[in-house]
Amino acid sequence: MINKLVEKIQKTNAPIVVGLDPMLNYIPQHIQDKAFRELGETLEGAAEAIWQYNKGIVDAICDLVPAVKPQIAMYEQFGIPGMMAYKNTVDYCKEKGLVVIGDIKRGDIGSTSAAYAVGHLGKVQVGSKKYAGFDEDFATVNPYLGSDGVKPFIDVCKEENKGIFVLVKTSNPSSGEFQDRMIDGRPLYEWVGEKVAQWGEEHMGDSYSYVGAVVGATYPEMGKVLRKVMPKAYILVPGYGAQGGKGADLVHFFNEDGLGAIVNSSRGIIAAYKQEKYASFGELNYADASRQAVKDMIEDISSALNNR
Ligand SMILES: O=c1ccn([C@@H]2O[C@H](COP(=O)(O)O)[C@@H](O)[C@H]2O)c(=O)[nH]1
Repeated sequence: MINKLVEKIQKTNAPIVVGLDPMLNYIPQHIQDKAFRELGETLEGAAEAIWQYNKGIVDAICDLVPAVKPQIAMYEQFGIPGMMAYKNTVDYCKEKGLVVIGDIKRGDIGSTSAAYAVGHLGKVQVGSKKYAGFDEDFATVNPYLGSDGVKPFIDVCKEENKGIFVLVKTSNPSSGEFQDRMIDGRPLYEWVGEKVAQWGEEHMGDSYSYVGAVVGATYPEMGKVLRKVMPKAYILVPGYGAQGGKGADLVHFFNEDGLGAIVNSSRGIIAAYKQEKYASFGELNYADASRQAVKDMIEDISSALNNR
């Protein structure tokens, strides 16, 4: 799957992933009204609204980008109907040829991680048959329980040709509270990055590993260091747009070959029509606003990379 991701990035010339993080208050009124008319102001109605909203966005951007990253929390808040909307979204994006990164941030003791890995990336044995669960292409993994929490994911990836992005340095303001703590002269995130590089060397695609890393766009200096620590790891970079990251901050997340990083924007794309810059599209044309926001993001990152 890492090979497919790299190929799609090269083909689209867009190291960009659109985050599908729907919140009801981003969803245009006409979509909410229709869903609530059909299913009532219920969890089912809300889930239908987020699914229709996602579909509009995916149709509008699927030829421009290689990948999407649905954030499972946004769906989970609507209970079982929300999880159905998550699964519909994953399947629809795959049908459209997009690589799907499930932002699930799982990681537990080994046996529990194994179940998460099977549920999201693998197949579960039921009697004589095997069934895929959510079946994303990649998942995000929290490594802070240690190797035995990560290894089951790697094993499933190897078997199923999938991949993971391991949280190394997250984009949020308080990520330094623990992740930047110095241990034997080096910050904890560097130790984790080194471990990701080690796991990666043992689990390679053609040019990059299927064990990638998450490093926030909001910490460009750390991104520069971590790029060197993990030369073969693809870096998933959240924090662009709504969290303040800009193209110019991101050049050092990429390798000299122009590859090695994929930048996420969620709210900045899916709720673009709410920004003054794209307001002229109007609520009805929310998906066209998202398409324009993707084009602007591609331009911002390409020009930063061309000028480095
Ligand atoms: O360090 C991290 C890890 C994950 N995320 C996730 O990415 C998106 C960002 O959304 P924006 O609207 O573009 O800010 C969201 O799903 C986060 O959970 C992150 O931001 N930082």
